[in-house]
Amino acid sequence: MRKNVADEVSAGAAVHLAGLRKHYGEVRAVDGVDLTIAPGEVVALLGPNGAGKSTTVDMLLGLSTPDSGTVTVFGRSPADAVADGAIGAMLQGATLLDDATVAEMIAMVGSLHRNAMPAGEVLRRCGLTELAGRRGSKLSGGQKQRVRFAIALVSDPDLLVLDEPTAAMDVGARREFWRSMREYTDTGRTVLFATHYLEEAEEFADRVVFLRSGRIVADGTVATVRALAGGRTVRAVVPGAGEPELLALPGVTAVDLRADRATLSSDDSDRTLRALLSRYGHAYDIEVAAAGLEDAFLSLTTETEPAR
Ligand SMILES: Nc1ncnc2c1ncn2[C@@H]1O[C@H](COP(=O)(O)OP(=O)(O)OP(=O)(O)O)[C@@H](O)[C@H]1O
Repeated sequence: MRKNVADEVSAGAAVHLAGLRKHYGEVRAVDGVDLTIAPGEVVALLGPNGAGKSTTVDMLLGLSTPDSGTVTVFGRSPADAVADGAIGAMLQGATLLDDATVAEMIAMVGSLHRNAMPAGEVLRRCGLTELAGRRGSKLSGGQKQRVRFAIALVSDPDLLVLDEPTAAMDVGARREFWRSMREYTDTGRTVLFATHYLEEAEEFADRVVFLRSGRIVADGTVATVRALAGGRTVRAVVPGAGEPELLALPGVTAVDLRADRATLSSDDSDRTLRALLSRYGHAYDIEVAAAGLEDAFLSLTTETEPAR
């Protein structure tokens, strides 16, 4: 009975990881990850360096074998899902051909798939039409990323897996990249992307999953995870104030003081603000904000290591 329920969950899911583990000697790169992603979800995988993001992605794509646990993608093994073009992947530093043009590379990958998108359509979606005749060796780092994205899209996959897709892109290229991604996800496709840019997760993901030391430490909507950081931030310019006095204000849990600009973390921003104004009536440029994903990230990643 229980097995049937588990089978149903994994069959209906886009991605189902159960009890996933991968150790390298003493290093527990992935240490018991359970994760189910529904079709159509856009999920950001966050975590500090070495948290196990790439190792998880590699197992999801069938590029490495778990020590224990299972991976299914649309109810199939990763190898089967990749073989029939259901998964498109964009990996960090994946090699491109120096001597082939962008159009040739797209055509080559397209020839491997039964239902490949027309090359012209892929080039358009990825903003590569102008670069179609450019050879691999002549592309900038950001342009190479766009070609990797195009290669991931060629099979018109149901699931896109992206490992730090916008690394090496400038601000304009990142914006353009996410525009193309929206075009893809608007059609109900599933995306899992690992990133270090919290604002990308905040803006783009339906759900964020935080990994630390090979384990999931938070999983939910951006709003839920942000709330884990709790509290609010009170910012103000407070001429003449010192750090110890600010820290002594009611509700304040941390102070960052640069020149006269103070950033106060507070678990009771109303009391903090009242006390701040009564003590420093000359304070100005005052702002109160909910803690952001970045605060959640910091508090989740700087807590003491989990006991093993
Ligand atoms: N092939 C390997 N051999 C030995 N250790 C490895 C190997 N691959 C990864 N590791 C270790 O496993 C841990 C997880 O690495 P992983 O690359 O999955 O982290 P990550 O979250 O992707 O990090 P980053 O944000 O830096 O890309 C790290 O401690 C890493 O050094």
